[in-house]
Amino acid sequence: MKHAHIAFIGGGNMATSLIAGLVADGYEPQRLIVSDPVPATLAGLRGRFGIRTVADNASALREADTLVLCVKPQVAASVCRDLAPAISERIGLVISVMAGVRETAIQRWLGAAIPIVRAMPNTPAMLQAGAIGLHASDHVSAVQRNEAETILRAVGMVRWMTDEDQMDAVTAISGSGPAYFFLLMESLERAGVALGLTAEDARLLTIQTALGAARMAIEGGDPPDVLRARVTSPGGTTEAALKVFATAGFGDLVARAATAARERAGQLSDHLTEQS
Ligand SMILES: NC(=O)C1=CN([C@@H]2O[C@H](COP(=O)(O)OP(=O)(O)OC[C@H]3O[C@@H](n4cnc5c(N)ncnc54)[C@H](OP(=O)(O)O)[C@@H]3O)[C@@H](O)[C@H]2O)C=CC1
Ligand SMILES: O=C(O)[C@@H]1CCC=N1
Repeated sequence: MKHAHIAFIGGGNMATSLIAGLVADGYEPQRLIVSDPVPATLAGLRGRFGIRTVADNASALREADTLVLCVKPQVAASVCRDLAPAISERIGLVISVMAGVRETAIQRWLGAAIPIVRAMPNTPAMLQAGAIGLHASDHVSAVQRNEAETILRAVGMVRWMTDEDQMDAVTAISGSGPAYFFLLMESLERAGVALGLTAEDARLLTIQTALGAARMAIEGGDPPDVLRARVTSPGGTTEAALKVFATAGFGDLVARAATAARERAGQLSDHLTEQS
């Protein structure tokens, strides 16, 4: 299949993750173009992936069929409004990875009745191990949904959401989720050092354990609670540790953290919706 010409607006963490995944999946680098105001960012992307780069956003659109918005939500309105005059019929699809920015707001700022798909990937997309939530606005055709899905599938597993509000929950669970697992790794690593391991041993044992646990959960077919029970010998060491987690309200803490992330996505969305 011939790949689309894709223009990325904003060349930061998320654009880099997506580009890394797409290039690893066989996308021709010459079909990918990035615009970003920072010359060093563009030079880094050119050097690493051999893609094309430009300093101004409108120029990135010249040959593109698909536009991927990868800027921070806070600059979404001004970036889209500046892009509006450069939007032509050639652009068949806009994909936005911006947290908490609603499809109606993007439509309004771009000033064009253009099909929009919201995607919420996460940084493991860099290794083609991303988890991605997708939502399509009403006038996105099956062909355009397929196109968005093909691009995002190149960097991970995709799940379609039926309701745009669910994208805030996706953001809270898998968009921000890698940070939660990294936090647990950092804490476990520190605990290992406090218990007498070398820093290197604590880190390697922790990371390999995270990988092994994730692989068991994905490849084994048993749900996490069954896998956890299998590690937990009655009266044993795991049970002693899990009791501490339970007493401290670990489950509630995780639920509160995820709710805070979802509420922040909602706040961003309310705030941005007010910008005409
Ligand atoms: N990081 C993550 O894990 C995830 C992020 N997202 C979403 O992806 C989007 C990007 O996040 P992330 O990549 O982390 O952020 P970054 O800050 O790493 O990337 C944004 C990039 O856009 C550049 N930029 C700023 N202003 C403009 C402009 N006017 N035109 C073009 N480029 C501009 C920034 O430059 P400068 O640094 O100079 O400001 C920066 O290089 C956000 O909306 C976020 O919600 C979604 C899923 C996961
Ligand atoms: O922290 C953020 O706002 C972005 C969205 C999901 C992950 N990073």
